[in-house]
Amino acid sequence: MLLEANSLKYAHSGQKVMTFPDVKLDAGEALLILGKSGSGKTTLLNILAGLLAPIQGEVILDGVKLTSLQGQKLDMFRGKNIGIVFQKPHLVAALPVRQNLELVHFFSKKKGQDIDQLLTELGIHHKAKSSVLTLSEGEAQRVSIARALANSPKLILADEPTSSLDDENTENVIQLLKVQAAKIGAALVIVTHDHRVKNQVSNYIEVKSA
Ligand SMILES: Nc1ncnc2c1ncn2[C@@H]1O[C@H](COP(=O)(O)OP(=O)(O)OP(=O)(O)O)[C@@H](O)[C@H]1O
Repeated sequence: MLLEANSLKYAHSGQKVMTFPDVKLDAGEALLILGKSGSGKTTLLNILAGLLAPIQGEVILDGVKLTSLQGQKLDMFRGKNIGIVFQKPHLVAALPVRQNLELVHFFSKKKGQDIDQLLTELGIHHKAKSSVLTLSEGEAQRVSIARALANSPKLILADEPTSSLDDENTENVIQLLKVQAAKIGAALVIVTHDHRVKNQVSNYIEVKSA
């Protein structure tokens, strides 16, 4: 098992305790996190990313107990092993596409994937030298996927990656994530309430507010 999350609970300050379903994923597998607005999907994704520490339970990625790591060790582990695609691309506006990806190699201190090949596979190599400010939403989202994959992570986390995309781009983006996850042997977790995504990934868990 590449990714395991067991008995997770979390409470935002002043809020009630949320209880999450367990997660078990093998390399190359994809999972959707479904649930109503406010049920805790993003909170669960942030726990899997080690960005929030649960009050109970554990997350194990590739044999390492993420929930026992702290500070710099946790940051280094995340930089090497986890790629995150946010709802909005959050690219570095001052840098062109290529340098946005080179930053990942720099910070993860890992060779990772070949940037030219990655940009080609995602169909945006012709934009390598472009300012990220000139990209369409679909292109910017593909760059943010390339960035999440650049360090060849073991775990790819995506939070509503298709919410601002049209049908064609939605299908492409999910397909790209699935193909890339399978290629690098990563586990893929996607938070969504986009019904279009449910047609492409059958494996899911549902987060319910108590
Ligand atoms: N930083 C925070 N401080 C306090 N409460 C928070 C914080 N972040 C989220 N919450 C609350 O925790 C609950 C779960 O939020 P979360 O963002 O995980 O839900 P979600 O299922 O991802 O929602 P959506 O589908 O609307 O994005 C909500 O009630 C939200 O208001």
